Amino acid sequence: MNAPAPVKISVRNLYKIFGPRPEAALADVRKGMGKTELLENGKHVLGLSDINIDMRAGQITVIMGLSGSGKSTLVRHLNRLIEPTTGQILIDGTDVTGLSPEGLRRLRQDQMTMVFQKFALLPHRTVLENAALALEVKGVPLAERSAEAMKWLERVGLGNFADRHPHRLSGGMQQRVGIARALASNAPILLMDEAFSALDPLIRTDMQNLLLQLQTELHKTIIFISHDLDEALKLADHLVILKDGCVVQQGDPQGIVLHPRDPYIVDFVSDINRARVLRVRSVMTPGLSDDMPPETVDTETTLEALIALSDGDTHRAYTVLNKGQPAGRIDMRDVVRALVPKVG
Ligand SMILES: Nc1ncnc2c1ncn2[C@@H]1O[C@H](COP(=O)(O)OP(=O)(O)OP(=O)(O)O)[C@@H](O)[C@H]1O
Repeated sequence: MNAPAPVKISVRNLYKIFGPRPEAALADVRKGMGKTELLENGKHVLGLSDINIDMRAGQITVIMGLSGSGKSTLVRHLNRLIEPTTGQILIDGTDVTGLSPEGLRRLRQDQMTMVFQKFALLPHRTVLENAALALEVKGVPLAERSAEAMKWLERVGLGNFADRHPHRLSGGMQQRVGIARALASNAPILLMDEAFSALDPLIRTDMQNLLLQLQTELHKTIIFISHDLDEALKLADHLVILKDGCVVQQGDPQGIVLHPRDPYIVDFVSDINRARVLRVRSVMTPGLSDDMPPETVDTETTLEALIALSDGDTHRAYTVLNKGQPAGRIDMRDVVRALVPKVG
């Protein structure tokens, strides 16, 4: 097993209560009062309750939940657009809740960048100028920032559109500019707030693939907000599911699909295409024996691809290869079992 990546952002015991007397309401929340009761009792809205999340360097952490579950509130704490009622947000071990105005300015400028749902491009600036914006704010000279922005525009497939204005581009292309702008800033942390939600489904899939492809090279720490489970399962290394301001489950997305811990999550995952989401590594039996099957399959193969490979024959079995080395076996009968959600 590889050692886990270091923690880049650690959210500890974070609470956010909106309303006139949050500290007083906090005592009630700590005693177990939920969102509905708190609102009925005294005009306080429970934004976040006892959030603990480790976001690892180079990984995509997806925060997902229905509208009002607290996703935006959580992400706005990371760059301190919102002050917590109590709790800590450690970035590289430093608590950002204690930063001076100058420290906060540097954090926002050097450590993080944001990709917005509605692109947030400046309409009177060219695509190149938009992509260079973060560097302009940092005071990087024109020639240097233009070259850097151009590099990233080319990387997202927009090298020929640098002189256009944003309104002349499609939504998907505008968001490519948003991504180029974020990458040109060279910040290690990307906050992506429903970044692909405004796009048509096919374009959205393209953008997800682009992000995953970039990520294999760039290894940014990405915090991605989504209300779409398919998107979350596709992108997440670590998935956090919020409900009414609380984390109901977090972990490896495959583990959450296979072992939902709560009726809310069972409901959430009941509609997904399990064969497309689950991979051989999550269903295989690890370990080697003397009678390993001659046919092989990679750990990252989806069950859907394996079913196609097996021609639907439930008697077949495969040796599972992890980076080319035998790591276990998978029997097609286990694949079939994994396709049926476990109840209870
Ligand atoms: N400034 C505020 N004052 C009072 N309540 C707020 C404030 N901001 C957010 N809330 C409440 O906090 C809860 C969490 O809101 P938040 O916007 O974080 O949810 P969300 O999961 O991002 O929803 P959406 O997907 O609709 O953006 C909601 O009940 C919301 O009404």
